[in-house]
Amino acid sequence: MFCERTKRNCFAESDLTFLFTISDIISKSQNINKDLELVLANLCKFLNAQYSMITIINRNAAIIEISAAYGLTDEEKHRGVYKIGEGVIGEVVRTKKAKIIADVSKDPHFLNKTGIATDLVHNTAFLCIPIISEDEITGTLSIHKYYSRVTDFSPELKFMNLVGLLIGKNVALRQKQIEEMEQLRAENRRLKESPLAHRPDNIVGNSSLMNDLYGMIEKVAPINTTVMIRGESGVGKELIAEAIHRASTRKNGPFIKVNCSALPETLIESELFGHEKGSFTGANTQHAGRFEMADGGTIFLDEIGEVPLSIQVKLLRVLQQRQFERVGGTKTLDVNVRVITATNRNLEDMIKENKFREDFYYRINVFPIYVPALRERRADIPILVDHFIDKLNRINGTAVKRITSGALDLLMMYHWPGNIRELENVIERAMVLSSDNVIRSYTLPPTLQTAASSGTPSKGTLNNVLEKVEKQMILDTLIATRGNSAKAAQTLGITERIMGLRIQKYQIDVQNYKHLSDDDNN
Ligand SMILES: Nc1ncnc2c1ncn2[C@@H]1O[C@H](COP(=O)(O)OP(=O)(O)OP(=O)(O)O)[C@@H](O)[C@H]1O
Repeated sequence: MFCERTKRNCFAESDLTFLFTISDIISKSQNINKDLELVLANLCKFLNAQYSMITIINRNAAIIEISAAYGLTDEEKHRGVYKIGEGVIGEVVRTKKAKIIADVSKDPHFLNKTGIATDLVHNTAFLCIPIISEDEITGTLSIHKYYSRVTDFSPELKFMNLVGLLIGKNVALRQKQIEEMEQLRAENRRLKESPLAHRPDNIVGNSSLMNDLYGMIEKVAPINTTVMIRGESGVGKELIAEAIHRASTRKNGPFIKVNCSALPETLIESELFGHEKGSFTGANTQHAGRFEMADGGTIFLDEIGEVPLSIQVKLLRVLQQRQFERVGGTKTLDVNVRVITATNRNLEDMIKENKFREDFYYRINVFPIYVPALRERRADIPILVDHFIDKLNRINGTAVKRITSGALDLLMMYHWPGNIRELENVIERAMVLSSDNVIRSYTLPPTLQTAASSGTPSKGTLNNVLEKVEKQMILDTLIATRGNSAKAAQTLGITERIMGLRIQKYQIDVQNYKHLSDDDNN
């Protein structure tokens, strides 16, 4: 507005409040795109405009895309893709000059690619300015504004230019983020499509999903990329991290694991980065953190979803600059580590709930690897069972030889909520219960022997379920003793009389089991 006192145009209080709000959003920005959308919402409100958007030039594809918008649906946003020089936005990018279309319905340059203008009445103006950062154009800022009388849009343009200056750096950062993600996606596609791959010797499984995984490990291990391993609890994420380390050029360096959920918030910083003597009560000596220990090797940050926001900022810096300071220290330490993270949490949802930083997420999600749940690769169960029998025989000094096919069927049908860790426990328990060095159905936990095992709720009463288990155990034992009911009763720890009653109750024909060969004995 024109100021009588100074005889020049100056800002009104509301203008300054608006500019202050924008610079406040920008300076505190944690989630670039969300904050740019907040800027657009404020801009629309301030200029009394209906829509606004920020486009960003995708330099890999030489196209301009809508990155943030106010008033547009996701579909409308997706439609907003322009070539350099195409339409008003393309023209602004090409010439680096602002453009005003006074009435979009009358101007052939206005392409209406998003489709939003279809419901606009006459007298809708479109104002678009270039966003420039460090002398380079990164995109555009534009608004749609209805008006009732022909007006001069220079005040609007002036404020848009100011906002453009304020957000320039953030838009450039967003541009880098988008391009980085795109390159990684392309890299990921390339890696996935190429043929594979040797099975790392610490991992068991031949299913096609696991073979895909081995291929990813083989491809990503030699390059120093940050890897994020995702998957349910107990699927073997730690083994994958180790396999990546072992197949990398850092294999002779340390592999340091940090379970982020096991550390209380107060300790996690000093655990990761170390502390100087006297930096807090109880810090009696200088202490090297896990990052220092991992120098020249790999650090595996398990349960990364549990890391508090304050520590995420610090980890972000290490990821970006490979530098940090010990707690209570001033000296900056350089570290040469490869970072591998793992989580079973939905980090994308956590970002929406502001529990996880988006910029940190981008840094750690450079190369995501998904480890399939056991129920998605049941074909691996037999080979895993053999692996665990061998391993546990060695550890416990037992001599279990095999598993019956009946028992294996039960294992194959179960839905394995605890994945491979649960399978290992089930096998260990069955080995302890086995009286003849064979794992049989009745040595498996009752949960595997009911309808619940397949993930469907068990129907019927407790008695029904118990009867089914009892019958199965009697059948298994009769098979094992080749129809010798006295021996079967002894194995099960019941009297011959009770055995007789049960055989009657379940209408079991013992004769069927008298002529079984060893192979049938399952
Ligand atoms: N493919 C596999 N071959 C052999 N053993 C496996 C395999 N996958 C997992 N295991 C074993 O299962 C157990 C659980 O694996 P691990 O601790 O790596 O799972 P995780 O996904 O990291 O679990 P959490 O999310 O709970 O930390 C370990 O004892 C591991 O050795």
